[in-house]
Amino acid sequence: MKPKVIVYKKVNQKVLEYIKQTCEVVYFEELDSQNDSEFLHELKDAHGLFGVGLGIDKKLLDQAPQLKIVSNVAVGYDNLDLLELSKRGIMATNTPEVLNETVADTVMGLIIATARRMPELDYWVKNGQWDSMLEEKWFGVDVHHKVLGIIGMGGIGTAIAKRAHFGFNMDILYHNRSRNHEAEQTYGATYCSLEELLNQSDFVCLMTPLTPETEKLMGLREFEQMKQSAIFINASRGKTVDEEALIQALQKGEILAAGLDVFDPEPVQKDNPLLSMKNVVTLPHIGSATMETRFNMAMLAAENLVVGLKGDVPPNLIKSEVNTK
Ligand SMILES: NC(=O)c1ccc[n+]([C@@H]2O[C@H](COP(=O)([O-])OP(=O)(O)OC[C@H]3O[C@@H](n4cnc5c(N)ncnc54)[C@H](O)[C@@H]3O)[C@@H](O)[C@H]2O)c1
Ligand SMILES: O=C(O)[C@H](O)CO
Repeated sequence: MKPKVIVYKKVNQKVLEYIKQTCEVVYFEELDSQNDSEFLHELKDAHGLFGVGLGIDKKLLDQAPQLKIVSNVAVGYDNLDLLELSKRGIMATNTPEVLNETVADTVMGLIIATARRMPELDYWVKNGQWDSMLEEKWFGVDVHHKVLGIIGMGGIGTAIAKRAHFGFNMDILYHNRSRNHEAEQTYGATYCSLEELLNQSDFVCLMTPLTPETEKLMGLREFEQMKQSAIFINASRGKTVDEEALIQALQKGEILAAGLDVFDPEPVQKDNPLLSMKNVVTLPHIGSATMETRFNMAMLAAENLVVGLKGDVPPNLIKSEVNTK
């Protein structure tokens, strides 16, 4: 008998067909209040879960006594209670590396858009306000030859460092759980304390996973330690930043601007003060959102799922000690 899998995200047909070769699939394009009870009913004899964003915790796992594997279609897995999963012998997998280059492109885009005030000026042009020579008050700041501080020099951080070093001649500082030799030797990055990084960087880019240790890693004190001329970029998770502190830092002019791909909560609340600040560039969590990369992530997640359900070790099994490397 084929194992039963619940796919709870809209997924490319090829990926779905691949999963169907070895599994019986119950497919929800997305989960909402309308199909919640149907989902819970299907969970009772499901062997695999395939999707993104859903909080997999004790309450949910209590409803899934047959579960063998959770295949998260994302590299970040802060939505998974790893302790509960491991207590029950349930495997969890993610999709590292296949998205590094695309997320790094998004981050460089945010850096440039924020520094050169592109969304603000785009609005200005389209609104018919371009009727004379550009005045100095609209000028941005340079990106090239500046200092970029990367907090979290993992797969994505290293891909950002590559772009910043070769494409923009930037000096790179980084803070990480451990030294990253590729970043140091190939992209000239210098390891330093968080405080040094914040004091010296023109751009501070946050790229750590969300863990108990990184929650609100950027708070009042950290923003105060940044240069007044510096730009803050976050493409990790909304909760790694104390949003109130960020809002205050921007209002008080403690930092120049911010470029944000992630918020807490998501979707961002419509009355979030960040949305009315001209020096804040916002994106709707699009780090990996290209056709090619989302396909590659889904296919990798499908491989993880199928291998795990066969009883083998999936290529991207999450080990609970990963977050402490
Ligand atoms: N915006 C998006 O669409 C998007 C896309 C992909 C990933 N992400 C986020 O980015 C995160 C990083 O992804 P990755 O693939 O580079 O992961 P990774 O595991 O390769 O790298 C994370 C790095 O952060 C470091 N780190 C962990 N805790 C730290 C701490 N307290 N201080 C300093 N460094 C710390 C680790 O040492 C590691 O090198 C993901 O967990 C996810 O939350 C967001
Ligand atoms: O962690 C990830 O892979 C991205 O945030 C997409 O959800």
